[in-house]
Formats: sequence, C-alpha cells, structure tokens
Amino acid sequence: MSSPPKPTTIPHIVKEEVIASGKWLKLEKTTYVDPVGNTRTWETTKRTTRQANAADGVGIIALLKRTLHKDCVVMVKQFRPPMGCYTLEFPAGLIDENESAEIAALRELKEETGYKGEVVGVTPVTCLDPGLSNCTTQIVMVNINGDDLENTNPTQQLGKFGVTLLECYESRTCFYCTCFS
Ligand SMILES: Nc1nc(=O)[nH]c2c1ncn2[C@H]1C[C@H](O)[C@@H](COP(=O)(O)OP(=O)(O)O)O1
Repeated sequence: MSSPPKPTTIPHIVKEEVIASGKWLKLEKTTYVDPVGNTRTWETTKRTTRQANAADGVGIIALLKRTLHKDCVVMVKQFRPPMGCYTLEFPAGLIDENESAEIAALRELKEETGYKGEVVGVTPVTCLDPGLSNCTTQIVMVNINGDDLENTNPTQQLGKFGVTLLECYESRTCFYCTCFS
C-alpha cells in the first residue's frame, strides 16, 4: 500500500550558510523546504559584487549598421580562465554601483570593442544557471551607427578583447553568419 501524498508546501529558504568566500564569489549551503515539504540542502554559488535591486551583469547584442554593408553582430573573443580557453561571446560585464543596465551596456561595449552604441531594447532580469548560482543578467539590444565618425575606427579601452563581426545574411528570418576578425 502506498503512503498518502504529503500536502503541497510553499517551497522556501530556511537558511544560507557561507562555506567559502573569495573576493568575487562565495559558496553557500542553502537549506530549504521543497514543494513536498521535505527539508533539504543545496550548494549555491553567488557573486559578492551584486548591487541591490539590480542584475549582476549585462549581455549586449550589438548590431553594427553601415551604409552599403550587411548588418553585423559584434562579438568579442577573450581568454576565459574558468574555461581554460578562448571563447567567442557577446560583449558583457558586471553592472557597477548606481548604474542602470542600459548605462552598463554602453560602457562595457565601449570598453570591450571601442564602439559607441544606442540602446534599443532591454530584457527583464533573467537567471543564467539557476542550478548552480543566483547569477542574473539583462540582455541589452544596442544599435551602432557604423557611419558615425567615432565608430569608423573603434579603439578598445581595455585592449584584451578580439573584436569579431558576424555578418547577418538574412536578419529578418535567420542568422547565417560569416566571421571577420
Ligand atoms: N569570478 C571572478 N573571478 C575573478 O578572479 N575575477 C572576476 C570574477 N568575475 C569578475 N571578475 C573581475 C574581472 C574584472 O576585473 C572585473 C569586471 O569584470 P567585467 O568586465 O565586468 O565582467 P566580464 O567581462 O564578464 O569579465 O571583475
């Protein structure tokens, strides 16, 4: 005979204990009550840099628009220590204190690629890897006027990123891309 089902519970956090902490990250043991009423634990990583009421960072989908060129998505190539290799990514970065996602996106885009952009959209706060971490991001859509004089010869401020342009063949329907380094 099967045991009667447990009543449904509103899942909630009971306590969060720091197991290890560094300058940028901390590891916590999260004790919680699950949806069937069982008390359990979870290993959780968090950034130490999170600002109140803000996502941890921004990801930037930047479209370079130039006369007589197909639009290009701007990507950055950088060495990522956790991966132990180079990655090709959308420009991204942490949101600073008292900064909006939009301002952070334009600052990071300028630092990493040299391009000055204009924000055309921003997503709600989204989690990135919720089984591992409470890290969140906002994706910011940016247009770059590539005909603008200050965008014709962009210079990175940080100098550690390889800027790659992915050409959009059919921007309305799908993303067939070609790389230009
Ligand atoms: N997990 C991290 N470990 C570090 O040793 N250093 C880290 C971590 N996360 C961020 N940072 C440092 C590296 C940079 O100096 C600053 C800002 O990073 P930002 O450029 O905003 O973000 P990314 O482009 O995603 O590195 O924080």
